[in-house]
Amino acid sequence: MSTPDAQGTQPLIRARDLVLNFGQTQALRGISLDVYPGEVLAVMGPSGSGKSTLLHTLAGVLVPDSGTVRIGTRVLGELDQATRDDLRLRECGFVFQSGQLLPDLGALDNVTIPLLLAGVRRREAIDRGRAELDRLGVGQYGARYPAELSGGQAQRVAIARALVTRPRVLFADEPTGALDSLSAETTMVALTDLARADGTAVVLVTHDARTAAYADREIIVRDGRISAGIGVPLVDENPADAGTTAGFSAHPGFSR
Ligand SMILES: Nc1ncnc2c1ncn2[C@@H]1O[C@H](COP(=O)(O)OP(=O)(O)OP(=O)(O)O)[C@@H](O)[C@H]1O
Repeated sequence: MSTPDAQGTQPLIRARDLVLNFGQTQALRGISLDVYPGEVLAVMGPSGSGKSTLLHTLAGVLVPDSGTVRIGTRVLGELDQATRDDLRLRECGFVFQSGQLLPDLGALDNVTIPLLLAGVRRREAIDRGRAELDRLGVGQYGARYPAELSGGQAQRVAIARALVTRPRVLFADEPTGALDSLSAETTMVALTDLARADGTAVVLVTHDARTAAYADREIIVRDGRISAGIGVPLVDENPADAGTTAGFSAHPGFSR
């Protein structure tokens, strides 16, 4: 059963009872959550608590030992590897801490790659790539190589590359981890404004409370479980349908 929100919208990501072990290490111990279109969910928690494992499981990069992930109407566990890879290419964008731009290509060429991989013709890919760089405020740097960009500029190029295909879901792992606080702020404003405008669901792993403050909701992961959440309830309160739920309260520090 899916769980529409108050406006009747269905979740874009729907995870239930995710369990994943690396040998003896229980990285995920039963995590359930929903993320809605245009919503930004921050995942926080101590080092080693399972945040990146959760992100990779939601993205279908890791396959859980049990539990399900649904993106839109598709259950990842029911897809073969090639179909899962294709879904990831077409419907998911990724932003990492740093260094993910291809160093031998200019900024614009970096942004056009996902379009070309998706079969978009070169001329159109270039036009769309330029427009996306403009949208991120880095249109003037299209010809520069990554090494010629500041950390914040490079990260906005990386976000342009992640959003240029208009993914339904954006996964961001410490996207501000290598940035000074001003660049981090600019980056988060761009990322969250554009994701909301596009109706993209965002899962954002971060250690930084200031970065998490740009999210609509936060969860804290500890020892592979959701130990706390801030915002609206994560899943249906129906116990037959819900996995780990936590006590939720209004966000105390959300001040934008
Ligand atoms: N490929 C792997 N093989 C074995 N154990 C792993 C692997 N990846 C993660 N783990 C373990 O799973 C647990 C969760 O790791 P994960 O990387 O998800 O944590 P995290 O919360 O993202 O940590 P950090 O904040 O330090 O990045 C840790 O105990 C980690 O050592």
